[in-house]
Amino acid sequence: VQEAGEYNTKMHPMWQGPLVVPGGDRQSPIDIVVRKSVFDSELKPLLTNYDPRTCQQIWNNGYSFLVEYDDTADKSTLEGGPLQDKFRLCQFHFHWGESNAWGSEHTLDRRLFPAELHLVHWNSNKYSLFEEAVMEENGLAVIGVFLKVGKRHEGLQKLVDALPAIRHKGSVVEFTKFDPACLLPTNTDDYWTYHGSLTTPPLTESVTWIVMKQHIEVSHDQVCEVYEVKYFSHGCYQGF
Ligand SMILES: CC(C)NC[C@H](O)COc1ccc(S(N)(=O)=O)cc1
Ligand SMILES: [Zn+2]
Repeated sequence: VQEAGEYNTKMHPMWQGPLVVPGGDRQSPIDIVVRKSVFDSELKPLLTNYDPRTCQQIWNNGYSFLVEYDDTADKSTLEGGPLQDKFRLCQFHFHWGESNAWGSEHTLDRRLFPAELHLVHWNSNKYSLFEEAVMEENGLAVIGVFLKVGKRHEGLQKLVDALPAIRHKGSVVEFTKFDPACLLPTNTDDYWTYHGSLTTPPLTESVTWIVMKQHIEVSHDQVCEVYEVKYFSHGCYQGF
């Protein structure tokens, strides 16, 4: 999948670190070949239990903007689906392109979407910190949701309105009472799941991916607001 322009892929000169993770045979993202996916009757429905009061802040890390949650207790959790343990939500973020032509990391039969949402959770039955779980097999569970440009997404607007405050890399602003469940598609029973890795450094193969079959829609205006967010600091372009 061509990821030109994405600043956090191996194709880009800003990429620091190994191009291939030693023994990397579970690297994400992947192309999901729908007709080759196999139905698994053992899979349970996904069970998300998010508490909006754990929402803390939104920040621009230079690659994307992240909404971070208080993960010091089992208050916003994910279980069920392919998972045997309880996982704690720590953050969600998006991957956008610079045009609607591309942006998603996973693809469906080679089809790119304008953007992809990742809700990142870590295994709180087995580990006590995200940083610990990120290095371990079965440490993380990430829900991927494809975005398409269409009707306005009411729930997303609160997030879009906060973006001007984090225009430049490194900026952080308080962001509270946001329920990430509003970003999930109406049907969360249909998903593809596979064992993969983080899609950006440290690329560790610790992720159970759960990619939703149903996408969500956001309006063109909402997408333009996202393109306004700059991923370099204070107006000067860095790097290559
Ligand atoms: C090494 C520690 C300190 N920092 C790691 C950093 O948070 C990276 O975390 C992540 C978390 C999620 C993803 S993705 N796109 O696969 O959902 C990628 C990197
Ligand atoms: Zn991601």
